[in-house]
Amino acid sequence: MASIFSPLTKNIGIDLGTCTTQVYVEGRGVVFSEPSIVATDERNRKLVAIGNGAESMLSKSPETVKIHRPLLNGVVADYGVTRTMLGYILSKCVRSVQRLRIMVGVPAAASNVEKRAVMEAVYQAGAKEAYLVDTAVAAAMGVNMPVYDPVGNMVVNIGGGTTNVAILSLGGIVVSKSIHLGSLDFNEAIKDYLRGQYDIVTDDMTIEEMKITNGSAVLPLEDRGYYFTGRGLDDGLLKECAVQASELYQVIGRPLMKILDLVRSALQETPPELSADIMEHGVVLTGGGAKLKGMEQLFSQELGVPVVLAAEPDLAVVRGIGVAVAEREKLAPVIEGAQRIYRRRF
Ligand SMILES: Nc1ncnc2c1ncn2[C@@H]1O[C@H](COP(=O)(O)OP(=O)(O)OP(=O)(O)O)[C@@H](O)[C@H]1O
Repeated sequence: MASIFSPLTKNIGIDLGTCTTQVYVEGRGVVFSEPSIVATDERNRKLVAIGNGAESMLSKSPETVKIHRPLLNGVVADYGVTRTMLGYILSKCVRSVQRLRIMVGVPAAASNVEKRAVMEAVYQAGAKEAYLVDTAVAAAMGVNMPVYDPVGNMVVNIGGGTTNVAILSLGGIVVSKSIHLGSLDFNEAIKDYLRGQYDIVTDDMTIEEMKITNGSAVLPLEDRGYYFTGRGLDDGLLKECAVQASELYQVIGRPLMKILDLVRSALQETPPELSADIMEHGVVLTGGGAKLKGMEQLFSQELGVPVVLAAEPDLAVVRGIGVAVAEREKLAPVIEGAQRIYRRRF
């Protein structure tokens, strides 16, 4: 039998996100990026669809179909469904699940129990070796920050359910923080506002589109309206409504301030000589949530440092995990500095 350490072992990086699951296969790049959603048939518990297929069933599926979102705040909320989802995704991404070395990103705030659940799901899906890496460290690697240089590098990853911040220098982690709050909390804030202000409810897809097309982290220059149809809370009838960009800015601002507080607290804990580097080189924003209009400008205004939005911010973490798993020996100090590595020895 071939050794699991044989050169044939395939390196895989997985970003098991609250909203999106992404897979990076060494030599091929990002081969999978679909919603972390699973549909099952309630009568026989069989899998109906995963990813895009399951998302297209949202609010249109018969009662016998149950929709699952197995990840919450960047960690496993439903172990069985996560394991099924991972197994299915891996079978789509690689020809054989033999000899897989898999690394997964986890938020700094994940508990040991939560980390163990990820590890077990990865092993059950077929991995022979499994590793965990801090999501923010992966984000920094995914945007090619010079993490080994004697300079302070700061990255902020805003996902759907979590925000991760890290300051790295000389191949180690100086500060790493995360909060169970991300871009999905902007959607929740918008939903609450529409209920309270306009007595109206609408579906998740509409709220998401409203946030992306008309939401903003800074006061918009042009106060455009977003027109949508919802159901009145008082009479249950469908009605038209419009919400202004300036209203969405106010509503999103509340959860956004908590994210800024986390970043400020990370900066406050940073030694002065590294803070000076960050003042000079700036902060890199990654994650799908960082794509909200005006995010760079808000961070720059509030923190008083240069801020750059990464190219393809939502791919930074999975690409970084791909780098970390391939170069795990060289990068061991960074990975170990971030999290304990769980490794099953055979
Ligand atoms: N153009 C955009 N403007 C605003 N928000 C966006 C945009 N594109 C994506 N998003 C938001 O990004 C979030 C998903 O980001 P990402 O894929 O990085 O999260 P995730 O990895 O699934 O979550 P987590 O890291 O918290 O587990 C969603 O909430 C989505 O609404």
